[in-house]
Amino acid sequence: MTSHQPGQAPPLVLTVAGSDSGGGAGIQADLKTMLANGVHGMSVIAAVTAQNSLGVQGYWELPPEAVRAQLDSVLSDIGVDAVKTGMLASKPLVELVAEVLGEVAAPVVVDPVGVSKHGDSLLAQDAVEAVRTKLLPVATVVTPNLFEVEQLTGVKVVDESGMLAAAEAVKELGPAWVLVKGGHLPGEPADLLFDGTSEYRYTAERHDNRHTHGTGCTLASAIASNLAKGEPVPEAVEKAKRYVTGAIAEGFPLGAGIGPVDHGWNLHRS
Ligand SMILES: Nc1ncnc2c1ncn2[C@@H]1O[C@H](COP(=O)(O)OP(=O)(O)O)[C@@H](O)[C@H]1O
Ligand SMILES: Cc1ncc(COP(=O)(O)OP(=O)(O)O)c(N)n1
Repeated sequence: MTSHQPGQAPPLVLTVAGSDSGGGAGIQADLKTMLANGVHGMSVIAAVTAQNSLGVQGYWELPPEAVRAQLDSVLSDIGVDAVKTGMLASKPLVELVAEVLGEVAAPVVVDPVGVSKHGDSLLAQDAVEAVRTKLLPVATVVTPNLFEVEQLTGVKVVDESGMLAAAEAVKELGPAWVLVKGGHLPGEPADLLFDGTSEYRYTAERHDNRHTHGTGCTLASAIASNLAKGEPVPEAVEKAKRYVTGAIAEGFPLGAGIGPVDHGWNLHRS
């Protein structure tokens, strides 16, 4: 877990995402994941959701100047070793974040958040095109689930055999690597990583735990943390998959609906 010497700064990871008041997804999941993966987490808040285990009751995006100011504060003084993006809510915010990250040398992990587990939209309809044409081209790794693959490319995946065609369609949009997440298919939760040439498949035990709120944010933040430590993309994904699988196994009830994964599961063990 330790990735730095005492008194020295750990690797620096920035999340640009939305706040989840219930603490299971979004910025809160990202920062907990970063702590559990041995990096210093920083946050640029793009939107604030009123959210709990039952769903999203409302959201409010920040003005672009507030998001730009947060980005400038972090980038001009502290710097980043990796960036993760999550809920960006609106077309102006997607365009702004893509423009700024296009100038950043560090790897960028894009979780193209479209809807929450409960089916609540977290991205304006007119922002999807900006994700496709502006944000994906600056991504080192993009991590769509199967609904997001369909939203971005029109490709519908009904079983594992369709995942490569889905990854190829997303790759056409310009990211260096695509990780198609198969967690919503029945059976083993298999994910496919693709860079246009090589394919890597990651499988894990399925945990029939209903407390899976925040899985996508957690996986993407763990990948960003591993990239910040200097791991190559396939190893960064492999370690992140192991981390999210452990977190899902220990997801816990909270409120009356879907509880969060346990971001600190690996810390309780050590
Ligand atoms: N029940 C489960 N047991 C184990 N792993 C899972 C389960 N559900 C999803 N996963 C894995 O969790 C990660 C996040 O995927 P997913 O839940 O599909 O993302 P999202 O939150 O974006 O919908 C993926 O690696 C996926 O394979
Ligand atoms: C503020 C915020 N950001 C992202 C999400 C979606 O996160 P995800 O990890 O895909 O988790 P589920 O919503 O699928 O449980 C969110 N809900 N809120």
